[in-house]
Amino acid sequence: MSYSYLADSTYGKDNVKFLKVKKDKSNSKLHEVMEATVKVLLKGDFDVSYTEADNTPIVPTDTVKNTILILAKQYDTWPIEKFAAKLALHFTSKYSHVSGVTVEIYQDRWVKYNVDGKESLHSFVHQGPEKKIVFLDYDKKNGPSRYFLTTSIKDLTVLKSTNSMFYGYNKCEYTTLKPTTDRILSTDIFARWEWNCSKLGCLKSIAEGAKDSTFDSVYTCARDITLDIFAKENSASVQATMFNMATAILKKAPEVSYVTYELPNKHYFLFDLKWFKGLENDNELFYPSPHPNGLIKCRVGRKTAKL
Ligand SMILES: O=c1[nH]c(=O)c2[nH]c(=O)[nH]c2[nH]1
Repeated sequence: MSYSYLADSTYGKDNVKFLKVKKDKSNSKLHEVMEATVKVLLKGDFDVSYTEADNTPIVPTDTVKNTILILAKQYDTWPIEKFAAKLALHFTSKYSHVSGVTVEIYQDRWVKYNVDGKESLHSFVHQGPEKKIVFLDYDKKNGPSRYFLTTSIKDLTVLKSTNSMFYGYNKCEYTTLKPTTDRILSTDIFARWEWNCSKLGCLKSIAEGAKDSTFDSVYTCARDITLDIFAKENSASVQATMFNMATAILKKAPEVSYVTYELPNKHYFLFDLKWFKGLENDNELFYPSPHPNGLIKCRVGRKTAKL
């Protein structure tokens, strides 16, 4: 009798990076670029490689890496939701013993800038840590119409210097926080939307580009809504603001079933300068407090109409 059993396993390649240049058909100097980091993990009939030291079923992670790069060269990688679908279908159809796959793609934000009042053909500014992320979990036994697909915006750092409040919260003997109707609000936006696969259609049609414009427009709309509400609302709390953002995205994007926000509340504390000749500090000089930070998460769904 052996002592242990394999409860679960998955393997593949992480941190596969590429920069792809897309050249316009009519102007070879008119480019788009995509810098991406890809993770592909396989599931399937690999147990003997763990339990019997039998490598026969292993598709080497090196092969996984080569495949990602070859498919990135041969196929359109825009938008990354489509490329994730292409990769998932490839690995699950090429190898009969691969039962499922998870694909995660991080895309950097390279944005063209203006030169002499016109958008450059092929020069870009990197927008810092902000990423677009796609996650796809596909199990072959469910068929290509059932999958779990999310798109996220991560590490979009924002700050507003007024029109944020926080008062009326629970008070007890541990409470020292003072209520405020005017504070700094800053966070690193992490917004994720879960696609409704029955509305979006099967992975094959996604891989063929049938939903490219939906992916692009929902991404732009989610980013715009997030920034717009952040700027315009007199925020009652991070909780209330993130719920409003999620609701606005659900209203605009019928193909989305849930929206999740995970937002650190990055604190900026007002310096008390009264010790210096009674100097008033009217929300002008703050201390950026690196830690601790608040962390507030919510997942928002759509109420279904009662018949
Ligand atoms: O928007 C906020 N939500 C909180 O839950 C919280 N807690 C806190 O101390 N400050 C804040 N701000």
